[in-house]
Amino acid sequence: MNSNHSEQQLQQRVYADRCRRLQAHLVDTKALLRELGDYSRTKWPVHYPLGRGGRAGDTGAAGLRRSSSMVMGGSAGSAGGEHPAPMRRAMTLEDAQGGRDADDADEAEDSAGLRVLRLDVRLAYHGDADVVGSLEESSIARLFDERLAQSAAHIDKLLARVGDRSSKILVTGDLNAGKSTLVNALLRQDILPSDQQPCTMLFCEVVDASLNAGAEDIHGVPSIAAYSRADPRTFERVARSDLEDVVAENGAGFQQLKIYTRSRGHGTLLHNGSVDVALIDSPGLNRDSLKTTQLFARQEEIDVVVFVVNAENHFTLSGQDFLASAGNEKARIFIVVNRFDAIRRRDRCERMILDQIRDLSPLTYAERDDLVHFVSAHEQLAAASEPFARMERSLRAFALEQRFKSKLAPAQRYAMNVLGDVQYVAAESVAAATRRIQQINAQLRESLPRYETLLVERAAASRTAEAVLDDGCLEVRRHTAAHLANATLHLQDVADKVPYAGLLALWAYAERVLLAMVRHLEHEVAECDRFACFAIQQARTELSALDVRRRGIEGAPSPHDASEELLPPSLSPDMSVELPPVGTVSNALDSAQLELSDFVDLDLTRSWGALTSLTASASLALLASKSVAAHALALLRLSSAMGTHTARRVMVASAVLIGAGSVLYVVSDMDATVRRNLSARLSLMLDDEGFAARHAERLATEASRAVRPFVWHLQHSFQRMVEAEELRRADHLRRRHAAQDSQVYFDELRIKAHDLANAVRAVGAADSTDAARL
Ligand SMILES: Nc1nc2c(ncn2[C@@H]2O[C@H](COP(=O)(O)OP(=O)(O)OP(=O)(O)O)[C@@H](O)[C@H]2O)c(=O)[nH]1
Repeated sequence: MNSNHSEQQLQQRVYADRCRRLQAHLVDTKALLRELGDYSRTKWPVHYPLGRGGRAGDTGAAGLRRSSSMVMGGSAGSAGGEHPAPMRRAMTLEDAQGGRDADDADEAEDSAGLRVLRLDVRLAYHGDADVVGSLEESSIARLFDERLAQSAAHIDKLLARVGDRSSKILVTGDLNAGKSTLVNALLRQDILPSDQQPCTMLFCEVVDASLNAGAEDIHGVPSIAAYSRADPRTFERVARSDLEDVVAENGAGFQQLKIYTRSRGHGTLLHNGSVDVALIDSPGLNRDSLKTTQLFARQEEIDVVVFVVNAENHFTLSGQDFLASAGNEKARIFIVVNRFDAIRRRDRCERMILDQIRDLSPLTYAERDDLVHFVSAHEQLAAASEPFARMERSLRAFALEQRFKSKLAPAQRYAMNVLGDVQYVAAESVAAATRRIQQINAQLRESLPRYETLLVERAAASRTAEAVLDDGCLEVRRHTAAHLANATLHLQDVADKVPYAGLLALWAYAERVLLAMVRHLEHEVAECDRFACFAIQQARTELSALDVRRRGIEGAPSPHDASEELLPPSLSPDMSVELPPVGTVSNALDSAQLELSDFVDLDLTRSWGALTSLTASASLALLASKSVAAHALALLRLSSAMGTHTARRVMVASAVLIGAGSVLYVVSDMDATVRRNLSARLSLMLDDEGFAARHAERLATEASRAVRPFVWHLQHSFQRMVEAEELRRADHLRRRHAAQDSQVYFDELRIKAHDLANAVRAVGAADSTDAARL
């Protein structure tokens, strides 16, 4: 007895230690899922293996088939025992048939598809993997993120369950199988009503009165979720005398009865000294669908299912259904075949029922000596029987000593599954990141020559364009300067072509000469403008050719591309060049007026002045004239040789002759004088005002103004191409950096998940190890 007690204590400590370790690992697993979700959401979307669906060990189509069938058959939360689902059941049966425990099953499933974090993409799935694969990566990442959150929430539930020190035993089975009688027998008291007709209408949870401060009491609970023993508003007290009616009628519509009772006798299941046990009697199956649904809904908080079979009926259809679905959650079911006292051919009955169990719950069948019992609860109430005592011991062992299997294993299995999935998606994400890095490297390598060519082309085109502009402007400047300088120099040629109509029309003649020269200069300026237009046109054509060449460079935006800057109409090379009006060709010409000096030479002017001032003395006038000074001197010398009187007469005659000749000469040469003087004067004026240089400057500036936008456009377009390429390269580099980060992150995550999975697995290690550690 003592050794039994100390062994039980040791097992309790082992169990407590396992609970603690598993709780810590569950917390770590949850943190890992959160971290993965955060990373996937904010940094790099996790790579969900849609294309193949299988684990790393799977190959091609087989992996896809397996994954697809899982996707089609199971719901998102079905794996890992979260909710019952066909796929999960299939796996459980498979595990059981192989006689393996949960850990072995996990090992065997390492090559299967995702188990817990599988996405339900049925809406998008039409039997074609490509359709699934075409789902946007971000949508998948979002779905996956939701799946991670669901999984974390489920871990919270598991944590609560593992941390719950109580053990809940649900007693269920067909109508009238003797469930209530069995619970009474286990409690050693006739507390629950039993009847030949179906009488249990609601769940009756029987717990030790120590959980109600030692007071025996019955609470009718309208809402299980809201129930609190300490809050009278959440329940209705039921008198013991009314219990039978309430259980049979449930007129108040309670969801549950909570029955606090003091144990009668020693060593009852409820009062075992270590764990709080709750025995839950339930309405018989197939009473109505609502009750059945409630039953299923409650499975998650149930640690042990005791299924009561009426030995006279064997398994009914609803019993079979229940067992099949309960097997999803509880791999092993504790089966009590009751009313065995009423059976005549017991061995045959036993064989037939065991055969049914083998098909319905292979794991239970495998441990049938401990899990399947043929008893008579009715007889037990009257007097203790050995089969019942054996059943009770087994149940206690199952509920208390093997709590790991009933309570911790599902949590452990879930954690193993989810960590396996994390390793899988992490490995897939590492592979995807590696592929992405290689892809980006290839893109960078591939685009480098294009980028370098672009830089060279840009520099060359810019140089050429500047040269075209400079050369064009220089040519315009040079041509204009030379052309107008020449025109200025040869103004007299223009004047010479103006017909002379005689002395009487001399003034009008001079006016026409002046006008002709002005018109000529205007014409020459216009000529220079035309040349400038031609030079501009030529430069534009050359620049347009450079732009055409630019568009031909690989990677240049197409003309329809939004990023390609359209050539404004003003920059069309086909547009005729128009320079702004010249305005004033020359200020000097505009203000030019005929002057007296235009009609006479400067030298004659002086003679003419002398002649008019000295009317009495032609010789003096002649003497005063510089041009005839030499003649005057000669005459003086001659006069000294001749007599004074003779000389004076000769001199006067000479003076008259010279004066008359001079006047004649001046008059007859007046048109030439006008042409000469006028052209010379204009030429001088034009030189003074920098006529040629000013127009050369004007036209060079106009040419620059007309051509420069083409150069800018070309340079700007090149710059945009270079910038676009640089942006592409920078983007590649940024994405490569992110991929490298994620490669490292997911690899570390994989290792972390692997280590954690090993630690979770170690929680299920042999008891001897635990015992040695403790
Ligand atoms: N012969 C025999 N009769 C039993 C045994 N156990 C229960 N009964 C009888 O079977 C009838 C039904 O028993 P209950 O305990 O009410 O059965 P139940 O499964 O709780 O019934 P519901 O909750 O109404 O579905 C009662 O008349 C019991 O006396 C048994 O071991 N042998």
